[in-house]
Amino acid sequence: MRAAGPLHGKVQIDSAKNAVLPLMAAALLAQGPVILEEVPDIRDVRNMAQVLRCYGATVQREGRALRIETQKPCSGCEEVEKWSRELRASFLVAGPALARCGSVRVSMPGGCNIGSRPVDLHLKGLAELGASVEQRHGIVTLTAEKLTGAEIHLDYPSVGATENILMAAVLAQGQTVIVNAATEPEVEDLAAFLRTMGAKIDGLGQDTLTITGVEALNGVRYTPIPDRIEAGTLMIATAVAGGDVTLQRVIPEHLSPVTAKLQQAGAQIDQQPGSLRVVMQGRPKAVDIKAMPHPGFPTDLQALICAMDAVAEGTGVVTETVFENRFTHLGELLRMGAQVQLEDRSAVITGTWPLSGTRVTAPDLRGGAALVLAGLVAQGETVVDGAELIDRGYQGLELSLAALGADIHREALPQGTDGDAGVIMQ
Ligand SMILES: CC(=O)N[C@H]1[C@@H](OP(=O)(O)OP(=O)(O)OC[C@H]2O[C@@H](n3ccc(=O)[nH]c3=O)[C@H](O)[C@@H]2O)O[C@H](CO)[C@@H](O)[C@@H]1O
Ligand SMILES: C=C(OP(=O)(O)O)C(=O)O
Repeated sequence: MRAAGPLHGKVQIDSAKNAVLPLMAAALLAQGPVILEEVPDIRDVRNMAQVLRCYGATVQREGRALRIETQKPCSGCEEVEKWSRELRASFLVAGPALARCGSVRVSMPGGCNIGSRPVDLHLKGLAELGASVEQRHGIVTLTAEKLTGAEIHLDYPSVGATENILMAAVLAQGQTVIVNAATEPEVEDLAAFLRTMGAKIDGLGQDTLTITGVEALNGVRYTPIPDRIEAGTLMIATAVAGGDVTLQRVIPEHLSPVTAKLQQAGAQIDQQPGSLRVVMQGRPKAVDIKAMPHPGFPTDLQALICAMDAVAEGTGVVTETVFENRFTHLGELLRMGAQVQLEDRSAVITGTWPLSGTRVTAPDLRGGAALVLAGLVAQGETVVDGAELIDRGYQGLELSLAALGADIHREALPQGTDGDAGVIMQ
């Protein structure tokens, strides 16, 4: 990539991948059709649609909306393993399909390779609601004649475990209390969505959720929250490349940890209801961050901050506390000339200007996006291979950046080729 100078313009942010995917799973609970608005056409949504089809749902795209209907839910199909390997959120069908069918077969999930990512907290919570659990050959079978409310203490505020237990509890008999629940905005959005379907949930956005089971839930039309990680990525891109970028359809409060760090880095940030403007002149100053559960700095933006610190003035310390193996992007940044030392769960990064463009490989979704950001200001051409991993979570990241003035395009694959797509910046 040849540095193309500052970014300028406006971008409309999509609905959040990590809100849409649990909402798709929750649609299995509804007696009628569910319509989700402003859903990005990303790989994870397509793969999740395939997973839902294995449980008897029909899933259709209608423009920017997704229509899901499950008249006759079923407990899983042969193909589920293949689709589940593609994404973590596939495991979120466990709670709702169990609640609706009384038994479910789910495959151990895939998703970003950023740690061991067990599902013990999901299974422990579902067992406490009365499910019997059997795990064999990568398939988990859950059975419960009836689910009964319980008080569940999570050892860790896991996003996915909170979501799975919540989706089972809404149809369980009696009251469920989830203590030490995750408080991420996407969990709150799921609870809000379930409420519009007729669920009884108290404590939205708090670390104790109280659920009173109901007999049945309705279909609804719903617009998921905007994607704070897509917005954060473009905010950090502006801090890296400089410029003046306005993000529309955002919830600025969801971005406050990012805003605070980018202000430290030298960006001027103007928040309006529903929009956010980032103005940046010159090179960013390095910042320290510690990725942790909400309301801490989001782990999904940790790699992007590594890219910013790699080109910043000074030295920043980036600490990851959520996933034990979420630093594989550092090896690729090193190939571009970054100065990085990894000490246990912290990366000490001293800014280098300019980085040097070369061929690198996206190690995972956000790690891939981080390499794109580094490529925006690296000298010469940067090619990011494995861009299909970036497509899991962004609908055309390169198109958004190109619209803002970056010199970036997607390498066309030879016809009929089914391999890695590269994103080229020159
Ligand atoms: C589809 C989706 O929404 N993905 C998000 C979700 O992932 P995900 O739901 O997988 O994240 P969790 O909050 O569950 O995981 C956090 C930590 O808890 C551990 N853990 C989790 C469950 C369990 O049963 N046992 C266990 O030990 C994990 O290994 C990890 O170290 O939240 C993460 C943390 O904000 C984000 O990075 C992901 O983008
Ligand atoms: C880690 C992520 O996704 P997943 O949990 O689906 O792997 C992510 O969105 O950054």
